[in-house]
Amino acid sequence: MTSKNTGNYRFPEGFLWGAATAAYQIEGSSMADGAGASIWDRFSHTPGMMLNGDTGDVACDHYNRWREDIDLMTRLNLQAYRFSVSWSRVMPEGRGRINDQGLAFYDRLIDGLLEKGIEPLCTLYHWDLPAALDDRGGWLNPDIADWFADYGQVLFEKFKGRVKTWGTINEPWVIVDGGYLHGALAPGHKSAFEAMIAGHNVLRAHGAAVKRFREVGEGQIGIVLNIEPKYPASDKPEDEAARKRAEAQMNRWFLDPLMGRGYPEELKDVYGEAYREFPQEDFDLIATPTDWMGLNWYTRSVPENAPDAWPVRARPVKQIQHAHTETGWEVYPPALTDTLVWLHEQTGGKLPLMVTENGSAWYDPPHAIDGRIQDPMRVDYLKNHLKALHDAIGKGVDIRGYMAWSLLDNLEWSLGYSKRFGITHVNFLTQERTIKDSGLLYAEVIKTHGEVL
Ligand SMILES: CO[C@H](O)c1c[n+]2c([nH]1)[C@H](O)[C@@H](O)[C@H](O)[C@H]2CO
Repeated sequence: MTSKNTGNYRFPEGFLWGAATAAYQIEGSSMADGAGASIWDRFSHTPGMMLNGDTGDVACDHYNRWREDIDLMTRLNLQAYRFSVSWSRVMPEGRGRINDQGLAFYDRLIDGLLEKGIEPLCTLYHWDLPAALDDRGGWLNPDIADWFADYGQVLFEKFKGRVKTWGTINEPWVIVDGGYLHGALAPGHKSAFEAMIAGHNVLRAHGAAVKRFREVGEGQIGIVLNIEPKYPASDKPEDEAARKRAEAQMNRWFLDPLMGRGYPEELKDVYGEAYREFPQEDFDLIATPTDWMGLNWYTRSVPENAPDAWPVRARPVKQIQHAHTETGWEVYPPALTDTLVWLHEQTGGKLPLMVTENGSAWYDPPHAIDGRIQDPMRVDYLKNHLKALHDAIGKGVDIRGYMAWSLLDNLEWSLGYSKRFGITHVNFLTQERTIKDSGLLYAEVIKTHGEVL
């Protein structure tokens, strides 16, 4: 029984409560109705790339079940829904031709959300690059900045007045570190030289889209970054140097240029001969002012010096004193407070922030038992991270909302369906949805503005 506290976790009026997903992880039917292939269609159908050979061909069948899922959102009391658009559903070749049927899916979805009083938060890009653009070099081709701005313009104009809050790119760091440096994610490249170039073009594309939005769009636009705070493993100088390299490579590589500071100095040490300079006009474009910033936050890490750990030469020390999720991430809520305070400082306190993803993967059964999914670990994670978020607000950080990751159990990229992050359970044999105990708690948090915590 959750005792009603003195409301000391009541969130500010107007705080926006929602949940998040991404196109390739939930939609399925990725080639339906004239859609073009994405790099994830290719990657997931490449033998050996996906755990258990899982693909996004069906996923949560959201492409067909979107009405049912909007009803689910209303049962969860959601005020907002963060989703991404599949670029190749809308523009099969990534540029030029528009696929009206693909655009119509998002048109119906957005109208359905608005009819239920749920605010649509639209992410232009959540990792599923059109395969046809990858054939032209993808993020390695500097022309992609214009391709991306042209794609953004299609959505800005189509959904003007209905979508008020836009995200350009979800997590530049994961796109580049996963897709171009280590190769664990699509398109599966492994090159520090490519990583520097791809990272720069991702940032340029963001800037070009923001500029285009200022010309044709309406509302607020920002970018979504993953930040994983790095805590010192010891007071040894070599461990602090490792911590700084890890912080620069994950948390500041993209943040600093967006804030007009250029790349962090430590990147030269991390990438060595692969590091390169770029013209100032690029950095001016990258730092085009935005209206808000999204933070995707899951955990912290405690890196120690590790000369063999290419290219950052740092390795996390497992914090065995705390619980770890199914993805091996330490549960340490105070680090969320620290990150929000740090980000507030790094952005000069001028950019409203939103926690655009936060959640945890735990074992859940493949189907509901007596109509219920009990997920006490996820309930605990949710409660304690919302309290940590509230602590950050109490420290003066301007946080406008929280989007739980995720609305649904879904395709966890190359880990397939093995990791369940949903506050709603999906039986992938029947597509039956069951709101988990964590979802029931979240609905109550929203209803009580946090006082139930
Ligand atoms: C490395 O953690 C990142 O912040 C991160 C975690 N996650 C993400 N980014 C992605 O935005 C989602 O698509 C993932 O499903 C989700 C769960 O893994």
